[in-house]
Amino acid sequence: MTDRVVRTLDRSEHLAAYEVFAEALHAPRGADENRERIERAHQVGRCLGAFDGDELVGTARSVDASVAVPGGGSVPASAVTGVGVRPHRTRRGVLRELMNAQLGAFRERGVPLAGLLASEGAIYGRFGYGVATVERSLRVWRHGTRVREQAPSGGDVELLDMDAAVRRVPEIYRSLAPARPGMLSRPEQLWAGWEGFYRRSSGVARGVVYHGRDGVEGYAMYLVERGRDGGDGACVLSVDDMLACSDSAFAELWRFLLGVDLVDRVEVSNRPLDEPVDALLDDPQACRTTGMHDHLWLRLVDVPAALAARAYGPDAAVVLSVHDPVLPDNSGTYRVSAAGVERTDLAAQLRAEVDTLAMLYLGTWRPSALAGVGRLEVIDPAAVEPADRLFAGAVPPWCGTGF
Ligand SMILES: CC(=O)SCCNC(=O)CCNC(=O)[C@H](O)C(C)(C)COP(=O)(O)OP(=O)(O)OC[C@H]1O[C@@H](n2cnc3c(N)ncnc32)[C@H](O)[C@@H]1OP(=O)(O)O
Repeated sequence: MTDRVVRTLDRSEHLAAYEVFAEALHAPRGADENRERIERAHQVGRCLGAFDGDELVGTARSVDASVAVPGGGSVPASAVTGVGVRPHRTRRGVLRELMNAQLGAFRERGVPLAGLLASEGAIYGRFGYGVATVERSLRVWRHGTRVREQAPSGGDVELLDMDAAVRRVPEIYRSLAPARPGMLSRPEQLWAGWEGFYRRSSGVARGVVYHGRDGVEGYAMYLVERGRDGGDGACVLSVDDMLACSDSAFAELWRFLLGVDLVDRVEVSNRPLDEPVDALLDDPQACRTTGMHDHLWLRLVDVPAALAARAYGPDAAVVLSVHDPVLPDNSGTYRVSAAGVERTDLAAQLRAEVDTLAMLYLGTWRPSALAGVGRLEVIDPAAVEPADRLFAGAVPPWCGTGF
């Protein structure tokens, strides 16, 4: 037993929470000079603090958002961020208390899903989070390659400075109707964090917007810096946020990125696994995958509601037993089919911990693959192939939002 208390912080305590988070991440504290933006990034009523006596020792916050799921729907989801415990107060259960309180609050508010980006992969599985999207980082050496002539062309690009990007990009993102499973809505608090990321960067950030036949069809945010990583002195154009909603937008944004003078290479992070950048170029070898990373981790807070919110492949049904040690109401047996999801007394064919269910949820991982590594327990082998068909999505899930 400890005499620690976890409670919701009020607005006047948000800067102190930010300081704890910055300290935990070894980032400069600097709350004062960024006060206005930090305040905008915190949603009132969604920031938790853990106190040891009077000392704020840990924090976790969230933002009300939604996630696109297979079938075209979108499900309310709490975007969890700002998780940190002061370095001299770690490994004594502070995070566990914060996570338990936060998940309890999500449950009370009836939020079916929670999502986060994990700083380290070994932390969040125990709280029921699983890797729900895997994304690709890539590098294109600019000299000696270009977008193939046969790729779609036309339209025009418009350049934005940072102030214009702050005014325009949020509305563009909203209007392009994020629909790929895993894509997150971006409430104003996430845009405040997005702005902070670019304003704090050492390079100059700019946006490029693509105007096609039907209006705005895509954008990219980019920074140009010399020797950003690795110290090889190369001039690097890096893209951390890009959305292309048509073939022309994809080709023309890349034509622009590869055409920026003085740049040696273009580095792009967190892209969909099936985005055909290599095939777009006249030299596919100019494009190298530099990483495939977990990005969005999901947590099914309300298992039946979350399962019922997505669509499933046709002509298959499985009986799945779920175990949730943190939110035990979720534990039970569910019959899942394209017709719907219901609790059942039928004998389970497959058994999953709730973090494994999160890995299956958007379709990133096949049930057979997770069974093969011992994450999904197979009671009836005949259920594996139908489960693969049930959970598969039409395209690889992708989030693409940093938060
Ligand atoms: C969504 C985001 O915001 S991601 C950013 C997360 N924050 C950071 O990475 C900042 C630096 N790290 C920290 O602030 C802290 O070390 C935290 C938040 C990761 C962990 O906080 P703590 O209070 O030390 O965790 P706590 O003591 O409650 O540990 C709970 C469990 O997680 C485990 N755990 C905690 N940190 C880690 C870690 N980094 N790696 C692996 N396991 C961990 C503990 O061993 C414990 O395991 P148990 O289930 O076997 O008991």
